[in-house]
Amino acid sequence: MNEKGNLSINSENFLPIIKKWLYTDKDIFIRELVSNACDAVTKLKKLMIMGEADHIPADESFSVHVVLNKDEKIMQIVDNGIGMTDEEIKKYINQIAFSGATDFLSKYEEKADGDNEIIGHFGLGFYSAFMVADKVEIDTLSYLPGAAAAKWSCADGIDYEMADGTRTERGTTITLHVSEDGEEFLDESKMYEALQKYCAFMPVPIFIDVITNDEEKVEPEKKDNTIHISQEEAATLTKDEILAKANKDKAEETESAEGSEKEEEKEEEPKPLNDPSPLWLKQPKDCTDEEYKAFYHKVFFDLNDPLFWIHLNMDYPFRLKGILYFPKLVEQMDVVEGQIKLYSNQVYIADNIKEVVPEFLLLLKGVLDCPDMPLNVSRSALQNDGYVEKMNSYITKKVADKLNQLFKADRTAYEGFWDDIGMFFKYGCMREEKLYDKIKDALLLKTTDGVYETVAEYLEKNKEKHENKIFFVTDEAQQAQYIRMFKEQGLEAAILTSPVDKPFVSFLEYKNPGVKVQRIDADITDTLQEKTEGEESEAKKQADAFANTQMENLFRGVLGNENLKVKAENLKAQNVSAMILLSEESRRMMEMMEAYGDNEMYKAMFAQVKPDETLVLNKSNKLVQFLMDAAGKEDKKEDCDMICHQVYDLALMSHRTLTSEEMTAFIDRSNQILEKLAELEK
Ligand SMILES: Nc1ncnc2c1ncn2[C@@H]1O[C@H](COP(=O)(O)OP(=O)(O)OP(=O)(O)O)[C@@H](O)[C@H]1O
Repeated sequence: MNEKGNLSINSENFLPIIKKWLYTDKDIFIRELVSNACDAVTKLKKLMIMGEADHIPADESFSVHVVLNKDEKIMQIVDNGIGMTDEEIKKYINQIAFSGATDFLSKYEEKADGDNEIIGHFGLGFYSAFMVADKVEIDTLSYLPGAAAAKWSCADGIDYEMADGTRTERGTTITLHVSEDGEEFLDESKMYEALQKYCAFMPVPIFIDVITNDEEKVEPEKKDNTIHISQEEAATLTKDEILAKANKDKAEETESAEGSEKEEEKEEEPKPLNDPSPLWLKQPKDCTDEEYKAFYHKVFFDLNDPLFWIHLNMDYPFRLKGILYFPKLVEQMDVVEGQIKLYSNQVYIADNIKEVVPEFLLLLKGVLDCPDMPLNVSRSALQNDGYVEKMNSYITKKVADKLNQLFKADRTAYEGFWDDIGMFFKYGCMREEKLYDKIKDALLLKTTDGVYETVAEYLEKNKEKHENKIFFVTDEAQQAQYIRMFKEQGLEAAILTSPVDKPFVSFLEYKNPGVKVQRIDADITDTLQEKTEGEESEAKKQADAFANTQMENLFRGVLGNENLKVKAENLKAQNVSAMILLSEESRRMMEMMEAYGDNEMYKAMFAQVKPDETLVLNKSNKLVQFLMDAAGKEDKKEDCDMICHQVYDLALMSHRTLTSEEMTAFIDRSNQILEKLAELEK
């Protein structure tokens, strides 16, 4: 047979366009050609099962070899799968594969102005070989009894030639005469890397064969699963013979290296570089924790164990298999580093498609195998895709189920990883109220007592002291004084310090009507105040009112702030001189102002808003008692002024960070006070 033809492609620029367009993802040709080879094996196995290839022995071993010959600049992808007849080449390569390429071209023309997203995800199939080769040949022998080997070659992606083939074994050899663009892939390491990226879980054992006659050229870091053979052997031996020889070589190597090793170790076979039966394909009940962890370490190069994992295994109404891992967060920065590897029938597709998992789960690491997912589409189309939406809600449901199950089964372990996952679930609940409904009973608050409680538990525990109120802290160091006062009186506050917690506070209120959630310095609870027994006398009330006015005038005058609100109270904690309270509403308003501070419209809107702050002075404290006594006395004025400033700054420090001017004044004043003290000691 000898035939020439023209692929009647409607653009003369076919090759330049393919090369240019796919430039960033050049290594994708490996995925295409190796997955074609694996498909060829899978198809043949199916025929064997169906009894349509009975002449093939049931124990036949199948493999795919990627052969690298740097000297000759040749790369081959060799399989012992179904093969093709010359008619099939005409149909699948000259027509169908070609129409895929034509399709690609028309899409390219439509999208020429920019959507780069589809570059890597458009299955260009067989023709992607031309990204790295000037000339491509197919030498193939169909599995059909009596079939004749057929050969196809094409030097420019447009004109092809067909002739009788030379293959004597069933299967297909794709030979690439590698162009300058593809030379890097003749390197064993580079090829290994590309195969690990795209083919690590393809369903047929994959090997790299490196052909060289020059021993010195063998790369020093040769991989365990690479087979090294000579030009001569490559020309004369079949793939099975090459594998058998590799087995023998390996056995001899082991023997000479380790002396009298056990018999079975001598028979160790070269391992394929891929894992043809990845863990996610097994039934969850058949997988051990060790296997899950080992898989995680291997695939995500993370030395830490994952916190927990979810094995997805769904066949209906859509097919989705995979394992999602919750990693341990070493740094808060890790937050953005989730990684979901997407596969379609074990063929790697991408690992950066954020649309496939719900947004709040982007911290996850995992593998998803979704054979039904439309991958040859742009990302924007993916966002509106019904399948992706279904997948998202399925994953959300599974994650919620797992969370509830862990919460119920082992509360201590669950609390142990709440710090790592809490933030994401809070965020998730705010994004998707359906998720909140599912997991609300498993959401925890970590409190200043170092315990973890659900909202219901917190409210129940504290209902005697402050009914329907949740107190929280946003900065444990800054609010340490309030926390200490709380603790001394047996009160606890939730620790809500992450950025997600700001909106979460309002969300909690919205979801728990009747419950007030307020920062620890928003109000003084009754528990913190010294109560007077029985009815207060009129005289006491008047004395209190006088003390209040007296202190307010004093502080307003000294601090030069006519609007300052001052209140004198009897707090149980005697060592606290003063504190600043900012009502919860006012604080939230201030936060909003801060967040929108750059927006001119908001700036104008908030211009008149002043924080509703109150300086609470503690009448049980000695300094405050001194001030009450000394106020208005001329000879005490200097000391009074200094103490007022200092007391105010101390209260301010527990409330917010001092500005640089405030801090400088505070330090100067502190030094003056110490100097005064030193004077007294003289
Ligand atoms: N190694 C092979 N053995 C047998 N048939 C093959 C081989 N490689 C390619 N083919 C045939 O050529 C066809 C076209 O291959 P091509 O890679 O272009 O498209 P595809 O694999 O069908 O789809 P995709 O565009 O997703 O890759 C295949 O469907 C298959 O029938």
